[in-house]
Amino acid sequence: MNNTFNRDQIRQQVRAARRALSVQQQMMEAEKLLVRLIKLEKVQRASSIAISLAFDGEIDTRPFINWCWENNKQVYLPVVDPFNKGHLLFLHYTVNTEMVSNKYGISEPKLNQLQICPISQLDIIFTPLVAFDKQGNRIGMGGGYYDRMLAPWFDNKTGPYPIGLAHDCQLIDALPIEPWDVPLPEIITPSNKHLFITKN
Ligand SMILES: Nc1nc2c(c(=O)[nH]1)N(C=O)[C@@H](CNc1ccc(C(=O)N[C@@H](CCC(=O)O)C(=O)O)cc1)CN2
Ligand SMILES: Nc1ncnc2c1ncn2[C@@H]1O[C@H](COP(=O)(O)OP(=O)(O)OP(=O)(O)O)[C@@H](O)[C@H]1O
Repeated sequence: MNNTFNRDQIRQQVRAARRALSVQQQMMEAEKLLVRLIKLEKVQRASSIAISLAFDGEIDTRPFINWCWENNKQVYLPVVDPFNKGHLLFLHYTVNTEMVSNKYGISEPKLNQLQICPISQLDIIFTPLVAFDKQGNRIGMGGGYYDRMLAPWFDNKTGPYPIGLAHDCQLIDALPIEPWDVPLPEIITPSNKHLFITKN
């Protein structure tokens, strides 16, 4: 795939490719991802980790979430903010968390003020994406949620460290980028750790 495709065409093609992975492939990929993630020094040092639950063929984060729970890491999931359009909240996630389906059909913790974690208190934000390129550029589902949330990190490198998670088939040569896109410093796939020098 090359940059003669526009963003929506790339989204469509990559979403179809990841949805085409078999249940067996998804399970193997998730285990390989787990092995990579638990070796990361940033993960070993982290106490609060934001991550999302897979949907639409995304790589399964469940094995890693279970590892986090077993290793005393606090896990937070994104919740689409009903009061602030285009923004996410991060809510504490445990085995006992009551879950609801959001407007996109993604399972998320039921909104509860007491369970909200300020973004500044997270150590790592594992960032979902639809496609990424060899420069660390990413595009997501089209809501701009992660670009908005990561803008302060891009501007002054404050706040949680973002790490992209993806299947290998989500890597494309070059993405057409927009001014608001936040490139990621690191993206982990089952076969690779991609590191990027972020420029701004
Ligand atoms: N697992 C996971 N959770 C996540 C995200 C994600 O990318 N992955 N998000 C990352 O931002 C947020 C949700 N963003 C989303 C944005 C658009 C669509 C979506 O399906 N859009 C439809 C059309 C719009 C509509 O139905 O209103 C589509 O593209 O087909 C889904 C999620 C928060 N939670
Ligand atoms: N920092 C920002 N401030 C305001 N609007 C933004 C910001 N970032 C993105 N947007 C808006 O969000 C919309 C969607 O952006 P885009 O298509 O790049 O989302 P995406 O990268 O696919 O989604 P996500 O970031 O949730 O994974 C665009 O119209 C864009 O103008």
